[in-house]
Amino acid sequence: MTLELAVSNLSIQNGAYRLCEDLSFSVAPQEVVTIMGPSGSGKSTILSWISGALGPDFKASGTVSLGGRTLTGLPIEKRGIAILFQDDLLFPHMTVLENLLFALPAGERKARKKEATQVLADLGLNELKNRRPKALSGGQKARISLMRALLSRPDAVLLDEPFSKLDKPLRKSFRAFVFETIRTMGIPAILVTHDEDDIPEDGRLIRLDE
Ligand SMILES: Nc1ncnc2c1ncn2[C@@H]1O[C@H](COP(=O)(O)OP(=O)(O)OP(=O)(O)O)[C@@H](O)[C@H]1O
Repeated sequence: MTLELAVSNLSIQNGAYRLCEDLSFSVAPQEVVTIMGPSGSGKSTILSWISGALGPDFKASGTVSLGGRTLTGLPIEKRGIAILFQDDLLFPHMTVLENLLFALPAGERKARKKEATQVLADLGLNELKNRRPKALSGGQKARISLMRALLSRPDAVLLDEPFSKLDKPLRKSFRAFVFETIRTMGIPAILVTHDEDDIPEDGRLIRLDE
């Protein structure tokens, strides 16, 4: 099942400060649309609104739908969207593998353990599987958080600066891995970044002004 993500007429106000006005765009299955803009221009806030996690300090209007199903007003857990925040945290008391398995519905954890282990092997992180998050580098945590979000098999994924903690060579290979995973899963994705190198080839870009 492949679903298009559509945002229409989105306006967000933070007190007297307008973050975006009448923003409309759609993201096709397998597509990664990039949002760029100065710090504080509202990129993370837009992702929060789409996922259903926008706090009460903001006033927002607009519609979001996934595969024609209107999501506006639905709670975060009913939207089928995975969001990876910039400072996403792994559970400190669980090992890396346990963190990955926790993303899965309780009934699927045993059967999909092999898949989670394979994900770690694909990332070249197999030797970390029994470590706790405090024994990982920032870049290792970032990669594991992202794979945890994708393992839950969402219908769409929102990524807030997922590559910012990686050095240049690692960033390049992990970026390619993530884009390939999104293509294979056939889901729409939105990527927030400050780095133009992160924009996928032929990818669409939305630029926010301050
Ligand atoms: N929880 C909150 N309550 C009130 N205001 C907030 C909250 N979170 C962010 N803001 C404000 O909303 C505006 C947009 O913030 P946001 O984090 O969306 O920007 P951004 O474009 O993602 O920035 P950056 O590139 O620095 O991550 C900023 O002015 C910020 O100070």
